Amino acid sequence: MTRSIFLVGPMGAGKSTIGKLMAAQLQLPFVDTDKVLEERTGADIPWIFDVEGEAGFRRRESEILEELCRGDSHIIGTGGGIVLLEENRRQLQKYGYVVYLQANIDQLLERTSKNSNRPLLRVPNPRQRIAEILQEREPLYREVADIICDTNDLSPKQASLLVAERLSNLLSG
Ligand SMILES: Nc1ncnc2c1ncn2[C@@H]1O[C@H](COP(=O)(O)OP(=O)(O)OP(=O)(O)O)[C@@H](O)[C@H]1O
Ligand SMILES: O=C(O)C1=C[C@@H](O)[C@@H](O)[C@H](O)C1
Ligand SMILES: [Mg+2]
Repeated sequence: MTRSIFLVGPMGAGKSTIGKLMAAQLQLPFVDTDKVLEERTGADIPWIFDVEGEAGFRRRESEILEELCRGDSHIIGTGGGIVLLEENRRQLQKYGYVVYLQANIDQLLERTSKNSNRPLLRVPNPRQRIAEILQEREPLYREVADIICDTNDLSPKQASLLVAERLSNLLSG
């Protein structure tokens, strides 16, 4: 079994965008846990949060992660909160190489302000919310990461190239 490559990081880090670019570059299939979840439920993420709460969303997310871990090797864009559950962290580490995409609060705010499909940021002060999320999750992203990539000054294509290069170094060394 070849391991998958998991992209983790907060909302707006670029997991979906960079994941697709990396998949094209490395000629591997791409899958996004948020997309799978939406396709399976026929509902968008805010709707799932409304109906089942964050806990319901996390349960579904975990099930999808478990299935993907048992499947073929993919580039996998994860949901920003996938690291919150310990069982998910164990799966990520066991079944893949994990890339933590980092960006600062200003970048995350700007990148997430373009659409409103992130229920956790539907608050009066999204900047503060992002800061709280980073404080809680930063150690968890670090805990699972094989590679940490700062994307602040990189375009998505530059980030994709850099991550692929660093993965290649990791695998050869
Ligand atoms: N390195 C980058 N430089 C500039 N813009 C970026 C970069 N990475 C992503 N973006 C832009 O930021 C927005 C959010 O990116 P994306 O959806 O890939 O984030 P995500 O990590 O998948 O977030 P989520 O956890 O909410 O799914 C997109 O409009 C994307 O084009
Ligand atoms: O950071 C998070 O908790 C989330 C990130 C998105 O990818 C989605 O999974 C959802 O909006 C929750
Ligand atoms: Mg995404």
